[in-house]
Amino acid sequence: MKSFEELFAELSEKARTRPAGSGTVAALDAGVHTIGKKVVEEAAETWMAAEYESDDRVAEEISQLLYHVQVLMLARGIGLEQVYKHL
Ligand SMILES: N=c1c2ncn([C@@H]3O[C@H](COP(=O)(O)OP(=O)(O)OP(=O)(O)O)[C@@H](O)[C@H]3O)c2ncn1[C@@H]1O[C@H](COP(=O)(O)O)[C@@H](O)[C@H]1O
Repeated sequence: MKSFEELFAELSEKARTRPAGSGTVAALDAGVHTIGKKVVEEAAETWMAAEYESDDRVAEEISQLLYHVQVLMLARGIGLEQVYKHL
């Protein structure tokens, strides 16, 4: 189990070191347009899960949405503090 901050630190490190086989590195190489489509896809899956599926399935879809949002942040060079200042 990991927190939002811990995942962001892990993904930042992946972006920096670019290990072979990393899905995050592949997503970053694919670019903002492709990552943005994943964000929309996971948001839709979260919505559908919330309408029709179990709490655990909703939580799983939310985790995937958060992951893709973090990848989008990395692709744009946006840090956690930059987002948090708007909360
Ligand atoms: N938390 C996640 C995570 N959540 C979602 N995803 C990706 O998002 C996809 C969402 O899957 P779906 O269920 O929608 O399946 P899908 O649409 O068939 O997936 P694709 O065909 O689009 O790949 C997954 O296949 C993963 O590619 C994630 N990929 C990685 N992580 C974590 O990120 C870290 C770094 O991962 P790597 O960069 O791959 O090493 C690790 O700790 C991972 O656990």
